[in-house]
Order: sequence, then structure tokens, then C-alpha cells
Amino acid sequence: MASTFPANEPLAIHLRGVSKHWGALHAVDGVDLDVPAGEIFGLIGHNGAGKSTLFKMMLGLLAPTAGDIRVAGASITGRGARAARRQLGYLPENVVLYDNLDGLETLRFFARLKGAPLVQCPQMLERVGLAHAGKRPVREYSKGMRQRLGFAQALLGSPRVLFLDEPTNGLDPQAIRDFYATLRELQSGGVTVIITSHILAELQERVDRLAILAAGRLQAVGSVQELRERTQMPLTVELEIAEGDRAGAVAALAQATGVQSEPTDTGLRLQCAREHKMAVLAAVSALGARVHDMKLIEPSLEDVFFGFSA
Ligand SMILES: Nc1ncnc2c1ncn2[C@@H]1O[C@H](COP(=O)(O)OP(=O)(O)OP(=O)(O)O)[C@@H](O)[C@H]1O
Repeated sequence: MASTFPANEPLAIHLRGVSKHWGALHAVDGVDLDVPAGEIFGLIGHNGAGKSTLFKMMLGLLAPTAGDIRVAGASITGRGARAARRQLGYLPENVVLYDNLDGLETLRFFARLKGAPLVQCPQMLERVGLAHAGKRPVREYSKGMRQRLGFAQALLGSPRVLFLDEPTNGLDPQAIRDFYATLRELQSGGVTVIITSHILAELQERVDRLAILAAGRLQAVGSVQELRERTQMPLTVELEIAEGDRAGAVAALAQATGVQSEPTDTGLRLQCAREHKMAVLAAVSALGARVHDMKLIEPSLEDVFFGFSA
């Protein structure tokens, strides 16, 4: 499942044959993956698919049973691993914070652990929209504020590769927008982001590429559009047509394309294979003024996910 990039393309992530077995349980099983620097890359899968285990191995927190892991150009185990880890930022699924520390003290604590400059702490609070709360104890923080503080600690030390495990958990819609805007800014500075989420509609528009993991194995890697095309799922066409014109439209579309449409509250819906899209559009166009409006709906990332992981 490895992708091939030009030889001179710097790779942020390079995995070959990576496995983690706990006895008979193969949590991660023979994963090959390349992620070029500067990508926002999604990792999706059911509960227990192996996402967090793969994250922890890429971060050097968990030793693989087998395989080769290079992150930000260096091996994450053995010689040079310490230097390699300084290039990484990590927001775990459940970030542990100390309730008695305030926001700024929390970041200073993490900065010392990471060897990051303390001067970055107020800047990171500002970056995640918590500048006003820096002196408040973390026990008074809302869920979303705690999550933002967790994100701020992941940004300390200006990492080249960021691992974010369900980072938008507990964030409101505005905070989610701000969060992804920050990711885009980081990306424009060459930072690579590896992100997991169960909210597929949120990832769909925001990742450059993604991987689908099931039972520890990669099922597919590509952009959302590439995966849509690979699953060969049909497109949906919805037409708004006045009630009196619907029967004639059904017959005309069936005759021109062989595709059967079904009635909806406002008109007709039909599904067609991607390769028949232009023929269907031509048939719709031939219906002329009978069609008041039209929507062409691509399969969602959720559809694609179920297509690959079923
Ligand atoms: N320390 C451990 N010892 C034994 N098995 C483990 C350990 N950690 C994880 N596992 C198992 O490995 C498998 C993968 O777990 P992992 O946490 O990586 O899944 P995940 O994809 O992150 O799931 P979720 O979406 O629920 O967070 C699961 O079957 C889990 O029970």
C-alpha cells in the first residue's frame, strides 16, 4: 500500500513492514506508508483498528514488533532517536493536564519536558485563543479549553511533524474552523500533520490524503477523490421537477440512459456510474425547462470508508 513519490521529495513519514503484536493480537500488521513533508494526512478506522498504536510507534513511544520507521528523515529508534523526537509534536486522544496549574504554567511544564523555549508559551496560548485564560487554573477550563491547551502543548518546540489524535473532540464549530485554519498556516510553513478523527465529514474537506486502517492493516491510501474513484461508488443526481412533469422525465431519462430514477418530495433521484456521468447530464439537459434545479452528489468519505472497511 506504499505510495511512490519522486526520489527528491522529502518524506515526513516512511514506514515499511511496521507491525505491533500483543501475543496473538495483531494491533498493527505490516504497514507500509509514505507521507511527504507538508501534507495534512488523515488516518481513519473503526475503534480498535490500530490508529493510536501506529501513532505511538511513529512517536517512538512504543517499540514495533517488526518494521522500519523513519519520521522527519530519521529513524525513530536507536541512534539519533532523541533528536528525531524533538521534531515531533503529539496531542494524545486524552491529554493529561494538572488541574492545579494555570494555562501558562501548564505550557511551561511541557516546554521544560520537551526542551522547548519558554518564551514560546505565551505565543502558543495566543495561537489557540487562550491568551485571556493563561492565569486561570486548568480545573476551571471547559472541555474545549482543555483540548486547545493540549493542542498548544503539541505546538511547543516548533515541531516539523504533528500527530493529532482526535484533536477536535469537544471543540465547538468556530473552534474547529480556527483549529483547521491553524493547521493550514502550519502547513504553509512546511509542517506535516497526521490526524485521526471519527468525524469523517470534518476530515473530508480538510485532508490532502488519508489512509483507511482496518484490523491493523492499511486498506487504502489516497486523496478523498482518488478513493472515491477506486471504490467505484455511484454518483447521485437529484432533480427538482414539477409533479406533473415527473412521469415524462422518468421515461425520457430511462430511454436516453437506461438509468431508472425514483421520485422524491421535490422531483427525482437517480444513481449512475462515474463513467456514465456525462451521458446522464446530457439527458438531464435535454429535459430543458422541466428541470428547475439539479444537484450532483459525490459519495461522502463515510460512504468510501464503509466501502473499504466493510
Ligand atoms: N497495551 C496493550 N496491550 C494489549 N492490547 C492492546 C494494547 N493497546 C492496544 N491494544 C489493542 O490493540 C488494538 C488497537 O488499539 P488502538 O488503541 O491502536 O486502536 P484505535 O484505532 O486507536 O481505536 P480507537 O478509535 O478506539 O481509539 C485493540 O484491539 C486494542 O485492544
